[in-house]
Amino acid sequence: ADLTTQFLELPLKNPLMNASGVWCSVASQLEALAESAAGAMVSKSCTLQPRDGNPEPRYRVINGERTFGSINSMGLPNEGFAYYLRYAQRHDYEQKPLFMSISGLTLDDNLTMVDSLKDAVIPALLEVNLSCPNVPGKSQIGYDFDAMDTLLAEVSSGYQRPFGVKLPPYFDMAHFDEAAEILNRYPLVAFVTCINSIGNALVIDIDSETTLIKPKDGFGGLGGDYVLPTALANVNAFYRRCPEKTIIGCGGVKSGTEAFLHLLAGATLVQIGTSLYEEGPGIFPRVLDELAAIMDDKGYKTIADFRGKLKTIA
Ligand SMILES: C=Cc1c(C(=O)O)[nH]c(=O)[nH]c1=O
Repeated sequence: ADLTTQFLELPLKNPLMNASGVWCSVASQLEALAESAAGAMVSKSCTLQPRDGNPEPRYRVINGERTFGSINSMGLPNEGFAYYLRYAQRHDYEQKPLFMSISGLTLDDNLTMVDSLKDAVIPALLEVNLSCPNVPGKSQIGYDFDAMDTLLAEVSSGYQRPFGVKLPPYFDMAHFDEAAEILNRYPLVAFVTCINSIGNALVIDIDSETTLIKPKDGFGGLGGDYVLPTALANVNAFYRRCPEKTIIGCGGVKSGTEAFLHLLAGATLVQIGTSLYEEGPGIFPRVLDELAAIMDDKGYKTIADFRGKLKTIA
């Protein structure tokens, strides 16, 4: 099977990449992703100034007879915008595309980072995170449609180049419609990444009768197996509603099977979060081999043969 693909006319060796926030917070991790088999990579969502984030424990896997997923309330720890811009200026773009994720605490901070990235004139692709669920006291932009509209208008007029957004999961058809209506009014929004973690879940340990993580009384973003059907729904909902835009799928990918399903649902690229956190960059060749085997079994020679071709029941 041929796993090559394109993203906004850029040729990629394959459709896999990390999810922002996983294995991408410091230079050594970014360099490991650059060296890995991933077709692309994204840096940790950054704020203008460095942040320590929330107290630990703030990330835990949820295990039964196997790992079912993860819960996190990192609280947006990051080295600050200038650090990731410095990495982006030395990244080898011939090796693979680099996405840079920003998640400013204010509209002004987002616009300051956007201006600096524009002035840097580098091929990094901007992913504006509208969906961080873990900054205490900050509700996420993705669930405030007026704030989302304002932010997209300001970033479009400031950046004046194609960019993308990282969306939270939506759970209501009217919300898919409303979010897509806004996105479709901004032609510079070239891609949409669905989904971020399912916000404010609560995982409890029965033996200690205690929450698994410390921040926010144990409420945190859910990832892993638990979120796959919601991730596929969001990928397909925006794939149907935003025909001019490219969809990046994220959520519940741990093998070639889930990567195939995201592509079938309409994703062009597929991000891996929880499973990458647990397995490390060695997951990329494994998932690629599994995806190629599924394509061979089904007789698909290229990703274009099945991408977006999800069938419904007549
Ligand atoms: C950027 C902050 C995020 C975080 C975090 O840093 O807590 N966790 C997530 O699951 N998604 C985010 O978007």
